[in-house]
Amino acid sequence: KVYNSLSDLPNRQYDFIVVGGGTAGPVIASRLTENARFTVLLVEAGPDNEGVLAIQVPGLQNEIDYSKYDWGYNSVPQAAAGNRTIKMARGHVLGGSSSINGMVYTRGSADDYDQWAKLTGDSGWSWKSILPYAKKNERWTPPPGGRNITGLYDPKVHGYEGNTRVSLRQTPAEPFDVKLFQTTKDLPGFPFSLDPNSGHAIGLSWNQNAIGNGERSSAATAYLTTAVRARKNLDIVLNTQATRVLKTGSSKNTEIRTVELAPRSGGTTRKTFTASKEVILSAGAINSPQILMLSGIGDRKQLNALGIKTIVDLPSVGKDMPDHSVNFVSFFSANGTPAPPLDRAAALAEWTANRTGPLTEDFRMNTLWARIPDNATIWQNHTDPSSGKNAPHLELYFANTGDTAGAVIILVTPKSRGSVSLASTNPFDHPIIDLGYLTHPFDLEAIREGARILRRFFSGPAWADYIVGPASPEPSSPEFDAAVKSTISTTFHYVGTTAMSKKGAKTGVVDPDLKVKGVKGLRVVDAGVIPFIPTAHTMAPTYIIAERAADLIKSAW
Ligand SMILES: Cc1cc2nc3c(=O)[nH]c(=O)nc-3n(C[C@H](O)[C@H](O)[C@H](O)COP(=O)(O)OP(=O)(O)OC[C@H]3O[C@@H](n4cnc5c(N)ncnc54)[C@H](O)[C@@H]3O)c2cc1C
Repeated sequence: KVYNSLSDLPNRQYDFIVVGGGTAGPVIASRLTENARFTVLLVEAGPDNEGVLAIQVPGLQNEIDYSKYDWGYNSVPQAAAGNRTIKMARGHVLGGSSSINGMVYTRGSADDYDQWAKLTGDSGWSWKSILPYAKKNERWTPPPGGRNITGLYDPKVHGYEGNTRVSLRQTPAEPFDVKLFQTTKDLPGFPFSLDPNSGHAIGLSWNQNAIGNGERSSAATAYLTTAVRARKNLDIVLNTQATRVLKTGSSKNTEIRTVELAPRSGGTTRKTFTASKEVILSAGAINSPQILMLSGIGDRKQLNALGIKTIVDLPSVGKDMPDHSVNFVSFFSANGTPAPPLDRAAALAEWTANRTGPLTEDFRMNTLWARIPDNATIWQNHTDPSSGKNAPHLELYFANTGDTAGAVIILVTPKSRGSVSLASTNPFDHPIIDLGYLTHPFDLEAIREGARILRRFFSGPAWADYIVGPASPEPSSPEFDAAVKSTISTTFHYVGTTAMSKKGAKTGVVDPDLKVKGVKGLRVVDAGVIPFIPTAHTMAPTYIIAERAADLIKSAW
């Protein structure tokens, strides 16, 4: 049953309490309640996703940006990026960030997961082992409108019976796309990649999105279906914030199975619930470490400074947070004709009647996943941060408005790291979030390399009649660096703040089975546990983690 407020939730005993009904949380809640023996409470700070049109319609994504369905965070001023604060977004609604994100569905490279297995000492996180979980998450779905997609993806690598609907866009190749793919034939070094989700993404491919039958497929729509919401052994409480987790009983072991809850609207009301088996934190890479620190699990020095009693001294909580930055410094003037503005009313009428038309997709169409060449000068100064030769360094996302064309540069192997820490002991205060952009010199050099790759790409014969000349500064110029610093922004791929590490390791926050180190009864299952940022947008990796975690939890009980 779904309760809209903490005051409506009856006092019941649950086997599991899952904090955060975002991307990972609904996977855990729905998989555990497949077993009728288990009772689960799912706690979500935000409201319901149902009935919110802009969450349902893929093409209306920009109407939910920075709305009440977002936590509204800002980074601290970024010293290496012109002292700008950067607007961040985190889903604050059932389905979490999967309800408000860009829907790009990418697993990452096989090498990335093999790196996770190496870092955690658990071969269960290797590409070979996670592939069944990737398929378990996915329900490949043909695009609306009957587009022929033969040869645009590899049917062998997909899942067909999972929950998250994944599809290619309905619009067939436009003249700009034809030129992109012609360039893979004209120029060496730019291969065609049949499927970005094969584990070997390098090359130019068609983007796949978490969209099915013209609608956004979020964790809420895919895992908390009407049938799942109606399960007798699942309660969902909305508009309710977990403020802390608390020690349970007086055993000598540090056992934590109690959650303190408050109405999201604030105030001093608190209620506690104790799970008979486990508490699972799935509040995301910003809020799970916040809850841990408020509870006394974190860096003792930082906790002392705020007068919080340390229960477990885990200095890695909230530290070493990478993100994929996005950079708008690689555009060209073009001699195409800008498309007329979208007729929103007509498009919405078509979507409402048939679930077809421009609102069934967002603007992202094709991506070049690229490695920086082995002979580039950057390697004279820096070691290679990628997980292996199958992994790209850069994601170059094409965009074309007619009078400008180019690609945004997303650095998928950053060396800079940020952090999350507490501003105060008040759970309703925003944490201090430092994205750490450009604090490692590799990142700016790698972004320059991305711009050089794009200049080579757009020098191909397919562009002779289209590209007029550069509209962004030359990549080796001071103007280029200044443009990066004044426009660098986020793709919202925060990970690593509650990272997995080997059992017994001094660094890291959770063991490879996602149990918090030194604690009984408490796991973290969300993007924060990622020990090495994948060369992917982070939703599909989060689903993969959650699907495996659900099996780990089931097999423990
Ligand atoms: C605007 C945006 C665009 C993005 N675009 C893409 C994309 O196109 N493709 C892609 O792969 N990835 C994208 N991402 C990233 C991806 O969505 C996230 O990495 C992933 O969804 C994170 O999942 P999660 O379960 O860790 O956290 P979330 O999905 O953020 O879930 C955390 C949940 O916990 C709730 N919560 C937090 N604190 C508390 C508390 N104290 N008590 C109770 N509940 C709490 C939150 O409200 C939220 O619902 C995007 C993210 C954003 C924000």
